[in-house]
Amino acid sequence: MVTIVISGLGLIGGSLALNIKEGVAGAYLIGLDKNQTSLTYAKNTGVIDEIGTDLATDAPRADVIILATPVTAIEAAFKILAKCQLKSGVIVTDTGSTKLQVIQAAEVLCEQGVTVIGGHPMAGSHKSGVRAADRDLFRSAYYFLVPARANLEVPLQYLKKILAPTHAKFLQITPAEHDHVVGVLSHLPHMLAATLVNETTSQFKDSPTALRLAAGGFKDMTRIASSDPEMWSDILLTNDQTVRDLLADYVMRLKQLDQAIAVQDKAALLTYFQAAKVTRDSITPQRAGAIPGFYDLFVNIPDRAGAIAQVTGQLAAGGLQLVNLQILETREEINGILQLTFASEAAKEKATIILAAISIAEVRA
Ligand SMILES: NC(=O)c1ccc[n+]([C@@H]2O[C@H](COP(=O)([O-])OP(=O)(O)OC[C@H]3O[C@@H](n4cnc5c(N)ncnc54)[C@H](O)[C@@H]3O)[C@@H](O)[C@H]2O)c1
Ligand SMILES: O=C(O)C(=O)C[C@]1(C(=O)O)C=C[C@@H](O)C=C1
Repeated sequence: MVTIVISGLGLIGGSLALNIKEGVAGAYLIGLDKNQTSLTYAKNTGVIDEIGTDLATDAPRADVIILATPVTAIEAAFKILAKCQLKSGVIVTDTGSTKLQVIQAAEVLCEQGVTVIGGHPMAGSHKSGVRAADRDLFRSAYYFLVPARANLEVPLQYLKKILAPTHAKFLQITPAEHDHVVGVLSHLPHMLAATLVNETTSQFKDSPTALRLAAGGFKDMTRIASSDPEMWSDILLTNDQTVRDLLADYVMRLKQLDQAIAVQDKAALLTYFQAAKVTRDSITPQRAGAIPGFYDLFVNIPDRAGAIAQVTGQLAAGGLQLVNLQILETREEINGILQLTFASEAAKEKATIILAAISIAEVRA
């Protein structure tokens, strides 16, 4: 039996628990969370085997400890663990979105000879809590592993075995490299999404319903503004220098854009948008960050009852299986956009033909 304590049974802790429970033989999961309702739900739905008491009480029973709370609580947990009589050979890992400060905070444990391997799955959602947990969340996504000390090859391999049911792709990285990469690819986009939403609130302060007019552009750019405020405050404050540098760089770029518009420099604007298009096109049709190699088909879906059922019914009748289905945009009385994801190019092509036969057309590749 391998006893695993998971502290923080939210989206990430819950999704990890689902994978480990199903995929690791002999895993016994003890769940901890400050939210009692989440714990009860996790126990009742079989996500965990036992509701724990608290970290100080349960950590000494663990072979592996996974800290999946917001970053500040992860740092506080290291202090609690440092006072515990942990099993020899225990592995402590976390899922926090920043790593430099987290690994520094783990020093108190490392000094006692405890094995700490930071972790960060590069997949998630704007949704929070155990009810949003998803066993496929990490499939094919990158999963950063950040050993706090050199020569941790054996525990590293063991941790990968425990996390293997996620089907994530493990990538070892230093804390500094990690915080820079995710600063660019995750933290900056979240700051921009929140700023964009706040800008609209201010622009529309006298006509709040105007926001309803938003189409795909605004919605695509701002989904992540619905993420948990506490989690994101922690992330930015524990990667402060990097995100401030990125913001300064970004402001400089916006000023260049402003200048090109001010002097009616169309050539500069074309170059600007063309450079962005080439780079962005190079990461489609893959779902960025997760499930590379899947094939998306975007179709217009008429605004009438049963239209989506008709699409899925025809695809099933044609022997096609969907990996994912998502409504990207729905507008009253006109077409909406449906994203259909297939596992192969051949399946996508067959679906295009099947749907064309019922007058449902592809809108973008
Ligand atoms: N959401 C994402 O997209 C994502 C992706 C990768 C990593 N992460 C990181 O993983 C961690 C968890 O994120 P999440 O999305 O699962 O958040 P979440 O809000 O869904 O879950 C966090 C859970 O921790 C619990 N919690 C908070 N403080 C606690 C404490 N002191 N003791 C015990 N439980 C406590 C909360 O009640 C909640 O159930 C964060 O550090 C986050 O930065 C998030
Ligand atoms: O897909 C989302 O909603 C996310 O925000 C996931 C996301 C990101 O891509 O920025 C958020 C935080 C993480 O640490 C890793 C992934």
